[in-house]
Amino acid sequence: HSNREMWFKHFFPPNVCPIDAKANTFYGIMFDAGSTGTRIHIYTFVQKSPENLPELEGEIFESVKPGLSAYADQPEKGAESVKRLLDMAIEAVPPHLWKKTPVVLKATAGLRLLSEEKAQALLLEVREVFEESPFLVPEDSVSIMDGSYEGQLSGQNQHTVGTLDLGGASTQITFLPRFEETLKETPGDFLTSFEMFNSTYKLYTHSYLGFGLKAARLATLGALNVEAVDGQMFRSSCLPKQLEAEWHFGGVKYQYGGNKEGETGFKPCYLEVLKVVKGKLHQPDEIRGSSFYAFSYYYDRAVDTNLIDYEQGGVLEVKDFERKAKEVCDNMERYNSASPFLCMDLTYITALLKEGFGFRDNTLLQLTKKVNNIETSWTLGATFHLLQSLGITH
Ligand SMILES: O=c1ccn([C@@H]2O[C@H](COP(=O)(O)OP(=O)(O)O)[C@@H](O)[C@H]2O)c(=O)[nH]1
Ligand SMILES: [Ca+2]
Repeated sequence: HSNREMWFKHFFPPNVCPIDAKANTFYGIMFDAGSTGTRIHIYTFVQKSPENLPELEGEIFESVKPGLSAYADQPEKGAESVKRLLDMAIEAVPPHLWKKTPVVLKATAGLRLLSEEKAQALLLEVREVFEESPFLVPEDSVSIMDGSYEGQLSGQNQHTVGTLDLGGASTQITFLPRFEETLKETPGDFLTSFEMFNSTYKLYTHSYLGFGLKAARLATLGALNVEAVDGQMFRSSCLPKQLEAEWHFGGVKYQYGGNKEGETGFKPCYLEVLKVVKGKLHQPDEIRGSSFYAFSYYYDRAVDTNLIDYEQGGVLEVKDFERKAKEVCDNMERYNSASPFLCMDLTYITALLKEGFGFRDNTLLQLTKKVNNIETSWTLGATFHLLQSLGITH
């Protein structure tokens, strides 16, 4: 719009301005098909002028459980769960914008753990749901994402340089390196370049498949990538002594239990968990003392153990997770009203932070669910990118 067309803008509040309300509002629908659930993000962007970047105006968010991978043998049922969420977008997006609103689903780690054939069958059914909807279905609208896109960066305060995300099947670390040294000693595929304000930046971002919280449970039990699971009993010192139970993950049934006769508690548990993480992750020196945002299961387990408030989030030190892990693991019988995996989860988080990434005991973690009232997720960056690549925004 030329300035001549826009002169009247100043007489209207932004949400009533006819230009703002129509021509400059865009929607984008992004599905996050994670290993434990499927989520829809319906974003609204407003572009105030062609030379400015579009601004995020709002988000509608909804989620369902379980994730698509639980429908490995019933792909139509999986697609149905997506359709129910997509119906929300039909309500939310004004009909005249349906055709201009792209819908995309990106599956994360959970689907990468299924067989190619089962994963593709699921994606095909979802693609059909999209085709039957009134929305814009770009090429490649349904896919399994390369792990590095799940990284996300936040710059709320100057000393917080990166983010940590702990999913069910995979875990991500992302930060903007400050030292040349870090770039030199980092494997090439951990770095991605991006352009902003005519400069090129290098971002450190990596997704470790198999290091999500639920995959780590299986690894600790010795059940990850084991051929015959049928009838086998997996035991751990991280579980209540008398426990014997079943667990379904990625379409497989596992039997697991506590060390009936042997040891239990934080010490033996930490040694077990250590085998899963020690020496397996790249440890960039410069992050040891930096503070990080931490999302997903870091947040959930901190809430479960009253380390932070569910609504408020909070700031923790790495050693707070360790203290809580000791408290829970050394009093397992007292905590058994919650998940039987609480001790293992907290111990894994502690080991992952200290021995995996190499953080110090006093490294600060900012636990957050929302930044500026928007659910923090890789989906926002991905939607932004999508709208730009389709030429819907400038
Ligand atoms: O929008 C989201 C997406 C994920 N999660 C959390 O992320 C964890 C599960 O990760 P996910 O199912 O995405 O597993 P992945 O596929 O990333 O391994 C759980 O703690 C969820 O509560 C969340 O809080 N909000
Ligand atoms: Ca995730």
